[in-house]
Amino acid sequence: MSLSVSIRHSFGAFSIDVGFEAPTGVTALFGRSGSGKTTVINAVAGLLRPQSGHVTLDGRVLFNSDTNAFTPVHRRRLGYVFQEGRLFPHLSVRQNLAYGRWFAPREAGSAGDHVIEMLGIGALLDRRPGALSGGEKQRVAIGRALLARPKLLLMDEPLAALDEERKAEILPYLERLRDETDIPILYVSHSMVEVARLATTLVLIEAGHVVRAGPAAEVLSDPESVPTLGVRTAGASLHAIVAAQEEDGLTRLETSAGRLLIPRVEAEIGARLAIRIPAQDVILSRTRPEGLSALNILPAKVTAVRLGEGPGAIVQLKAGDDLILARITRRSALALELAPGADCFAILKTVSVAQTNVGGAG
Ligand SMILES: Nc1ncnc2c1ncn2[C@@H]1O[C@H](COP(=O)(O)OP(=O)(O)OP(=O)(O)O)[C@@H](O)[C@H]1O
Repeated sequence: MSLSVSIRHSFGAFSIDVGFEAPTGVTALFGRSGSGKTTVINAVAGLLRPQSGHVTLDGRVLFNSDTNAFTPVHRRRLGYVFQEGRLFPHLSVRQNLAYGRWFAPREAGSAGDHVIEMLGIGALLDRRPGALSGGEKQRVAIGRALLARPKLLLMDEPLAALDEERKAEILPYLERLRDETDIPILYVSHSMVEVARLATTLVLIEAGHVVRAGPAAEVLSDPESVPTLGVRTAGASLHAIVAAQEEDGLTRLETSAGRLLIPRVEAEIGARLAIRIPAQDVILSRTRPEGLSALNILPAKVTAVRLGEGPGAIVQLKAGDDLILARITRRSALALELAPGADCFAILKTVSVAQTNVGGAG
């Protein structure tokens, strides 16, 4: 299953011209406020008819300006999850879910039990939305969308209204949704933590144009993506395997570049993880540093250097089999003679788990 989008549209001074492919998995649309993300979602949903282009889902033409084809919203078979759940307050969770099922085609059969189990909402069925936490409401809203058996799920900032604790509670359910269904998910978010954790494909949008699109790991480790991602949020990930739970509360990981120690992660020995390394939390040294408090030092080789307009520089490094980014000053990049091919050591100040169960193992 996949979604293909190519649209052009103008609203007065703002014009959008974007094209991308969203395969099965989570395709995150990431860009500044006003860059056009919601406009894309609206065009896919059928809430906006673009002036030209096409939208094709799984070979089915939803919109094509050349042939004047335009499938109305209610016939597109899409699930939509908004920032706030928009559940019916006077109906129980069970009745809200039944409302979703009402839109499913008759031949769809019942997927209800699986959806309820996957989202962990079985114990909530008799409650009304008023008696649910924000995270529980969003899980029910996702369940309601799924029960209509959509061909595509549109999620526009679905976690933005939740506090950090609720976000952390709901992310594993979104990961299950990504891993256990073959419905493509188009996901709009401002949060790099969410994007790093959920996205399999990443589309970076700036002022109505796609500046970079492709597999999330590739886009996140590309120095050219940094201006759009923002220097504070840019960062790549490393693949790791849980090697041991240490007695002092740390978890030991093995990566293809070497060992890492991180605050305890509740995961089995042998579980596969992706570890997020923010670019601004990487320090580079040409020699192996000694007497440092930092626990995580990996040997790496410079693969690219991007000198920005200001005093900063972004260095892309190959650490084992993965690419990571470091944000340092232009002055240090020149002083250390960091050029492609140079060997160095990456000192990682912070390391956090971005994805669990990477590659289906664990
Ligand atoms: N119906 C409309 N009429 C006129 N201008 C519009 C309309 N819809 C969107 N725009 C303009 O198009 C631009 C892109 O808006 P859009 O909502 O797609 O951005 P966004 O990336 O989703 O932003 P945010 O992250 O703030 O939601 C904005 O400048 C907005 O004002």
